[in-house]
Amino acid sequence: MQIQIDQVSKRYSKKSYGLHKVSFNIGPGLCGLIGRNGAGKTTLMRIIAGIMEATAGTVYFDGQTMKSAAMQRHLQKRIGYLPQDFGFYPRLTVKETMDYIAMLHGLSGKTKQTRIQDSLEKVHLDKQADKKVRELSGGMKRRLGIAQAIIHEPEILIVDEPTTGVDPEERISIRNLLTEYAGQRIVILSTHIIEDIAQSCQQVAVLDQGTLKYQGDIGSMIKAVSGMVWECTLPITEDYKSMLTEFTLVSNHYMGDSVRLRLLGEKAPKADSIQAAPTAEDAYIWMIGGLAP
Ligand SMILES: Nc1ncnc2c1ncn2[C@@H]1O[C@H](COP(=O)(O)OP(=O)(O)OP(=O)(O)O)[C@@H](O)[C@H]1O
Repeated sequence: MQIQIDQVSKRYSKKSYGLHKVSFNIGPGLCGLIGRNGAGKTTLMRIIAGIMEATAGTVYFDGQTMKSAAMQRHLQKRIGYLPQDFGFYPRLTVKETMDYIAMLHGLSGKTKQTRIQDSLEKVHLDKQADKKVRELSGGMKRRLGIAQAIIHEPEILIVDEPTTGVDPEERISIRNLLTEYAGQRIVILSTHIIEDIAQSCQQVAVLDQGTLKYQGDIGSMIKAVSGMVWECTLPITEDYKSMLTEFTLVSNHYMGDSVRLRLLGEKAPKADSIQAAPTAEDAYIWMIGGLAP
């Protein structure tokens, strides 16, 4: 399966674009969408999932589109979607929740039982099957959200910010189960956390204010800032803010009476600056034109 996003725009009002002429292809594996709040990640995921219509442009699934209702139904059967704010019924148990979702997918009998069991095992929630949803931790609820999204074994899984607000161990666990699910399927996840992308995604798309800033593999993204990452130390009495007209700040670590800066720029910020090995975070900050003030 290949997804081709072709010149997709979403206009919410005369002045506001959620997305503006976004084009790129997504192949099998894990694809990370990254960008700050309001970048357009949710808008793009909803359009791919067929929940929202683009104002202009087309999404192709192996050359097919959702333009007709019949084709939309056909393609949506191959897509699983977990929105950011999935509403569960707190009084249902994990198994009852899955049972309900399975019925919505038209599953019944032995197939239904097998799919529920398989999905819960994949997200490591099979031991919690009889627990009420309200008794689950935030991370467990995310995993239940993924389980409901994969119950019909979709070829494309779309998950909106699955790792936000969960502890580091749970984040890694969620990342790993998405990687396992991907295999030859397409998994698209959105995140604010560059580490999640760097550690698990073969493909990355950086969105900013509705436009695509980068699309490709993480290694090439990092290479794009090679030779542009600098570290230098200044006394805290020196105001480094004036340097930020020419350089992009990645981090500032205060250590006693000095501050260690990590900056991005074409040339060394100071004579004694040291060139540093670029990271995914450096590349991301460069691509979105620096951190918000
Ligand atoms: N229903 C809507 N009506 C009007 N504007 C909207 C609507 N939904 C989104 N927007 C605007 O479109 C832009 C993109 O929003 P979107 O939710 O896709 O971004 P996002 O990258 O998912 O953000 P976040 O990380 O905060 O979830 C934002 O400026 C947002 O305010």
